[in-house]
Amino acid sequence: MLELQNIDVHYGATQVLWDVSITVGAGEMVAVMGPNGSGKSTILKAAMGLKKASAGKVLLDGEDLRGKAATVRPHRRMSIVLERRRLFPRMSVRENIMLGAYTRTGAEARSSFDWVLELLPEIKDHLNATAGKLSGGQQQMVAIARGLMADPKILLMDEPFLGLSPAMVKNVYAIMKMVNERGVAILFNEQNAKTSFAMSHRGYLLEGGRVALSGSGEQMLEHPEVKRVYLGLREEAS
Ligand SMILES: Nc1ncnc2c1ncn2[C@@H]1O[C@H](COP(=O)(O)OP(=O)(O)OP(=O)(O)O)[C@@H](O)[C@H]1O
Repeated sequence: MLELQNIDVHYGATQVLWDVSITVGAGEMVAVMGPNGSGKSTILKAAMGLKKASAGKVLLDGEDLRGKAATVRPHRRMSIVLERRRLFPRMSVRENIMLGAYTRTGAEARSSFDWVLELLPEIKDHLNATAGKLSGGQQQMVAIARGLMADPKILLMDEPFLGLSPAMVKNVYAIMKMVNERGVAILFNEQNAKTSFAMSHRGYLLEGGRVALSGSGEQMLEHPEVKRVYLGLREEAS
């Protein structure tokens, strides 16, 4: 469904991604894991059109969106939950959520809103609250709700666990799983190898702007390099 093919990305004269290829199939949960500054967020930005790739293709169901504006994506049922939530803090929770529905007609938006509240019933109690007053975890839920209003078939999530308490990480993890089980593909990035790969169908390890490894979530967790460098485990002496 989503295929990044051999993309390069530059910020000014500085290249930060080299020949990156990433695939997300329909209904898949896919993780991009890597250390600080390895280019994880840039991959999601290039997929969403928030940063234009300087080479390669960004294919969504075969259509190359590389040169197209980010605002086109929600019309193709792709949306993004940005890093650090990026809510409008002075607007209400309801208003923030409805911003995600700009591609939909009134009736479609109402039906998405009902769906979102069914998936995330905790939000119901806070609809009229000012978004900036919510906890980090609650804000993440609102940001996910906003992303779901486009009725996406693929949801991109930039560091969904950043800055959350362990209890909220569990909660957001459960929400991602539930959304994915409803048929929405998810591409997310995360620095923790265990969290990333344990919850994903497939994963990619990014190092220095290049894909260093890829495989099923299980294969990634079992890979000696991932174990040694990212999980701090030593191979058993034989
Ligand atoms: N707007 C920008 N202008 C210039 N360089 C940038 C910009 N955004 C990111 N970079 C650089 O691009 C590289 C990749 O950054 P990116 O944010 O994609 O990495 P990341 O793996 O998501 O890191 P983190 O986990 O710290 O968010 C880094 O060297 C970063 O300094």
